[in-house]
Amino acid sequence: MEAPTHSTVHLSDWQKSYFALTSGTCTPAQKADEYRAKILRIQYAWANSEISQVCAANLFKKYAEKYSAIIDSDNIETGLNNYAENILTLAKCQQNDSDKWQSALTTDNVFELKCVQERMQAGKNFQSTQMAPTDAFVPAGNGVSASATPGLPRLGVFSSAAESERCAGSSKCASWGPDLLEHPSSSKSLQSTLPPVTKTSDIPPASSVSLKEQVHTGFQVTPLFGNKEMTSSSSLKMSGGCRDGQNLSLPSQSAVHAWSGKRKAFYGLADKGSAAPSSLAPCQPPVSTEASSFSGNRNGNEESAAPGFRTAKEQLWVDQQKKPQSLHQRTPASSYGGVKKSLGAGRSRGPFGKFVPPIPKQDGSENGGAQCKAHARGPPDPALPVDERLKNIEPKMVELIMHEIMDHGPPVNWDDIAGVEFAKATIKEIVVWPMLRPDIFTGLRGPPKGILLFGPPGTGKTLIGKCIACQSGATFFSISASSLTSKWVGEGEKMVRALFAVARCQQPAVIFIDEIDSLLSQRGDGEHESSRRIKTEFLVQLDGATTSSEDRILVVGATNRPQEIDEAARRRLVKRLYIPLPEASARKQIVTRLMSKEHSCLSEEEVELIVQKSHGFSGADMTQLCREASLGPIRSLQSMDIATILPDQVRPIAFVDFESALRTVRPSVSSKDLELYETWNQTFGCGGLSTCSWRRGRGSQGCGI
Ligand SMILES: Nc1ncnc2c1ncn2[C@@H]1O[C@H](COP(=O)(O)OP(=O)(O)OP(=O)(O)O)[C@@H](O)[C@H]1O
Repeated sequence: MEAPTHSTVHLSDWQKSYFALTSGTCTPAQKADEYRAKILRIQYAWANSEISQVCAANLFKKYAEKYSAIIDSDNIETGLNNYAENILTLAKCQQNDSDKWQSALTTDNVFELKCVQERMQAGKNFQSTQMAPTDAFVPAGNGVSASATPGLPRLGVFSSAAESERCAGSSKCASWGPDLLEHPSSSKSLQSTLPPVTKTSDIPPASSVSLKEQVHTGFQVTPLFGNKEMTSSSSLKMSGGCRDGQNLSLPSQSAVHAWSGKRKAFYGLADKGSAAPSSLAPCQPPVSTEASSFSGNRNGNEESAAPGFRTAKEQLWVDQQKKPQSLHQRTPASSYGGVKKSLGAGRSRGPFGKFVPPIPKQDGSENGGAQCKAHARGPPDPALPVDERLKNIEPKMVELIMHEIMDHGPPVNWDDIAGVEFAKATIKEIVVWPMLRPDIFTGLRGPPKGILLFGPPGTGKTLIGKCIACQSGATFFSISASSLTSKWVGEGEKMVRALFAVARCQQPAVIFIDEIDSLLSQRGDGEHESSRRIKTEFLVQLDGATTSSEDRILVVGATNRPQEIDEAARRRLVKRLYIPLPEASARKQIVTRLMSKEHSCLSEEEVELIVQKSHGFSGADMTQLCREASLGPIRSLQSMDIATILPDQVRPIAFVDFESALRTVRPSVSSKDLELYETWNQTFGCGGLSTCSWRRGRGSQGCGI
C-alpha cells in the first residue's frame, strides 16, 4: 500500500475539519464560508493531482448533498442564502441551474458596500504604485513567488503575516491567489491555511468578510468549473485574471493547462457520479443578471486581476452611475473596430442637436471620421448598464449579435477597394458624409436608410459594406440572410428584431446583410411561414429605421441575384448600386497591391500582360490568381527539402508563375450572368458602370473605362 503522502494528510485534516463543522458548534454563516472553501479545496486538490479522480468523486459525492442542502435551503434560519448576505445576494443574481436563487442585488448597492469602497480606495493606492495588476503576485526565480506587492491590499483571508508568507512560499499558491485557493501541498497543511473557524465568529454574522473581499476584489473566488452552463451561485470564484492563467503571472502555464484539462474531465466525472450538484458550480461575476447575460463569461472576469484594482471600464461604470447624463454624450470613435460603446450610449443624442464632430483621423485616410481600431473592440462589458431598448430582447441573442454578428475585423479603407469608383463616390456622398455630419445632411439631404449593392460574386460588396462602417465611424453588423432563415430556425424574426435593437443601441450602425435576396425574395405560394415572418419583421424594422429620423442605422443589402428581391423590399433599398467586375485598372491595382507585399520581380509590362489575360476576372478571382502564382516559387523548389530551406532560397514570384496560375484559375462569372446584372441595372440600378461599358472596354482589350 502506498505511504500516505503530504496531500493525504491534508485530506484527513480536511475531513476532520468538515466533521467539526457539522458538529453543531459553528454558526451557519461560518459553515457557509467553510463549505465554500472546502469545495474549492477538493477541486483544487484534484486539479493539482493531490488527489485522484476517484477520491475527488467520492469526496464530492459525500459532501455535495450536505453542501447543497445548506446552500440551496429556503429555510430562513439555516439556509446559506441568509448569511453573508451581500456576497450571497450578489452570487444569487447570476443565472444558474438552481431556480431557488433569487437576485436581491442591485448594481448600486454593490458599490455602496463598505468593503467595496475600501477596496476601491486600496485599488487607487495600488494603481498609484504604477504596478500592473498582473504583478500582484510575481513569481520569483526557482518557483518561489514574491510576496504581495507593497501597497497591494491584503486580503482579509490572510489571518497573519505568517500565513501570507506561507502562501508566498508556494508559487502555485501565488498563482491561485489567496489562501482559499492555496495549494494543498504548500509547506503548511491545508487546514493551517484555512481561516480558522473560530476566527469567523469575530466577524459580524452576516458579513462574511473574507468572502466579500474576495468577490469584490480581483481575487474573487475561482471559477473552477468555469463553464457557463454550470454557473451557479454557491461556490466562489477567482477573477478572470486567474482564469485560464491569462492575467495573473502564473509560475507554470502547463499547470494551468493541466488544470483546464482536468476541469473538463471533472464535468464528466461530476455528471457521472452526480457528485457535484449544480449548486456547487461557481458563480458568475458580480454583475446584474441582465448585464451578465451580455458577457457570456468572456470579458467580465478579465478586468480585475489584482485586489482592489479597478479598470477604466469599471471606473466608467461608476461614473455613469453617478452621472447618468454622461450616457448622452456621443462616443465618437468608430465602432467598427473602434472604441467600445456601451449599449445605448450615444442613443439619446438628438439627430443634429448636440453634434460632436468626429475625432480627427489618425491613419491618414480620407475622411475625418472615426477610427478603425478593429482590435480594440471587445465583447460587451457586463459591468455596463443595459439599454432600455434591449429589455425585451433575449440576452442570449444580444450576446450572439455582439459576439458573432458585430464585426470586429480589421479596418478597410476606400483604397483597399480597387475600381468601383462610381459606387464609392456615391456611397461617400449619400452615406458616409451624412453619417459623419448629420447636422449638415438634414431634410432632403438626409441619408437613405437602406442601400443595395448588387453584382457578380467576389466584386467587393462586403468590402464596401465594411468600408462604409469603418469610414463613417459606425458599428458594423454583418449577417448572411441565409443564416437568418436556416441557422435560427423559428427564431429568425426574433433575431432580426434583436439585431435592429442592438444596432439602435450602437448607433451609428451599418447592418450588412449578405445574400439579402434569400431574406427578401418575392412572396410566393410556396413560401415558408417562417421565412415570411422574418421578411415581414425585417421590413417592419427597416421602416422603423426609416421613419425615425433620430436613428442612424443604415441597412446595406448585398446580392448576386437582385432580380429575386421582392418589390416592397426593393423600394425600401432606395439606392441600388451595381458593383461590376473590376476594370483593367482595378485588376492592375489588385495585382500590384498584393505583389507589393510579396517577394516578386514583375515588371510593369508583365503586370499589364497579367491584367490583359485576366479579363473577366472578379476581384476575388484576381486575389485567387495571385495566391496561386505565389505558390510557383515553392513548387519550383522540387529537389530541395521544404523543411530545411531558408526563406532567402525561395525565388521571387515571376511572370511565369502567373502564366501557370492562369491555366488553373478561371473567371467565376459567366457572361450570361453579366447580362442579367446589366438588364437589372438598367431597370432598377442607380447609375454607374454598366456591363455595356464593360463590354465596350472588353472590345478594346484595355477595359480602362
Ligand atoms: N474591388 C476589389 N478590390 C480589392 N479586392 C477585392 C475587390 N473585390 C473583391 N476583392 C477580393 O475578393 C474578396 C472577396 O470580396 P467580397 O467578399 O467583398 O466580395 P462580394 O462581392 O461580397 O462577394 P459575394 O457576393 O460572393 O459575397 C475580398 O476579400 C478581396 O480580397
